[in-house]
Amino acid sequence: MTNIHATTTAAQTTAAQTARPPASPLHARIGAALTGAAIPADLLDLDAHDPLARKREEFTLPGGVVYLDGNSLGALPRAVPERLQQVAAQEWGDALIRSWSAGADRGRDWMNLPDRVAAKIAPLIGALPHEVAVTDTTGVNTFKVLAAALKLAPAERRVILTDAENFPTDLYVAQGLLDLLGGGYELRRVNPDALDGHLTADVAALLLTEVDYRTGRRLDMAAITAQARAAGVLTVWDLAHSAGAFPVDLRGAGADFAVGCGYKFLNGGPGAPSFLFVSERHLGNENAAPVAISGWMGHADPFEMDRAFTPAPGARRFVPGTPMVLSLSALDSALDVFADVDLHALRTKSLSLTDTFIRLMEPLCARFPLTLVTPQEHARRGSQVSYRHPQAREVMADLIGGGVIGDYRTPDILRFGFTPLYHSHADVARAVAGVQAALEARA
Ligand SMILES: Cc1ncc(COP(=O)(O)O)c(C=O)c1O
Ligand SMILES: Nc1ccccc1C(=O)C[C@H](N)C(=O)O
Repeated sequence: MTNIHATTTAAQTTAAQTARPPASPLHARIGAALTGAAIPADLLDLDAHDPLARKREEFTLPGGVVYLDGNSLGALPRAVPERLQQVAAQEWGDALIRSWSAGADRGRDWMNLPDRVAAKIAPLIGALPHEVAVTDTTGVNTFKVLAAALKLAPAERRVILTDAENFPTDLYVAQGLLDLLGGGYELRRVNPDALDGHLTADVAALLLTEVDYRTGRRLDMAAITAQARAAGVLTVWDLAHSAGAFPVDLRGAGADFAVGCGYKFLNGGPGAPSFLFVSERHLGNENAAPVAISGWMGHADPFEMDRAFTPAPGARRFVPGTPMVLSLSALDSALDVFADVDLHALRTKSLSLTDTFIRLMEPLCARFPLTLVTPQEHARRGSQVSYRHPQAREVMADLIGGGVIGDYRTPDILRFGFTPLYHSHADVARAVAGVQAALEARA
């Protein structure tokens, strides 16, 4: 009896895991367009000469799907599940608390895990390893670096200047911090494409997101940072849609602070810790960036249990508490995918993918109420392409049901993110075939 019961349960579980909801006729039609799409010869040729094509094997992706949402949640790198299994079973299960220090000689101790992950992110964003900390969420890190910037700025500078349409967290966190500080502080929201005249003597910090999450518009970080520095304004860059998508050069630009997500183009998994960057200029002995949330894990010697806070050298001082070992381990493993990647080749391919998508979508823009909102100019584009459509929400739901997984963003944006590490030009053609089927069905 027990055996039969166990067998039945296992079989049911397997069936439940593999069964997909029955496809609606519309979803089936989109899915068939996607899988049956004819791939133009020029795209096959681009794929045949793609120096990054081999990276696709390093990811696990479901069949019958073109996944265009790596700018919200990056795909799963193949090596991650085994690493998580090992951390849970051996480092946690067997070694227990010894894992905080055990394996330090092999670079496997938990205490220094945040610093090892920081060292892997540093080259992706043009930073030195000790200028990067990996901890908390992007919003919390934004709070910490904004607080530091406000304290570093002269007392008469009490304005945070930001993009009027910045990502909500950036706006909420900045406003929350200023409310806490009280009188005289102000969040000033402007158009980041027209900063002239706004970098006034009362501005302490400029908070900008390099690539807009809806339109994919990329700002000129080097030019804006130079302009801000000349005006005595500290810069805080949100690299959520930049890090891992193309080379970022924070040091080259002279940026003061930056933050970004671990779960988007860095593929660290849902809830992966975020990173923050503090320029070396603000980590010295004098005029160092103050640490608003100064916990014991950011102390120079945590187990000294000192009553006064002595900051750890480098950006590690911004790691306030116990490292999130499971999620840091996933991110650590995921970042190995970048070890042999030429970031300029990554950018070249990203632009080729987005150029191809824009070109193949052109006939659909002529037939349907679709409007491209992503800049065509390469320098002004991140690694996504977005369109306005009056029924964007419904169209994206259809597309996701049919296997073209992009994203809808309020009020009317269809967003398609491209990850050069796992997309081919053939994927672009398949996605466009799916979009065509969805729009034709709705017309
Ligand atoms: C530009 C931008 N900034 C901040 C965030 C928020 O990140 P977190 O949820 O880690 O605070 C996101 C996405 O969630 C984002 O797209
Ligand atoms: N963390 C998430 C959890 C659930 C759903 C989306 C997200 C995102 O990150 C959204 C992202 N900021 C975006 O621009 O699409």
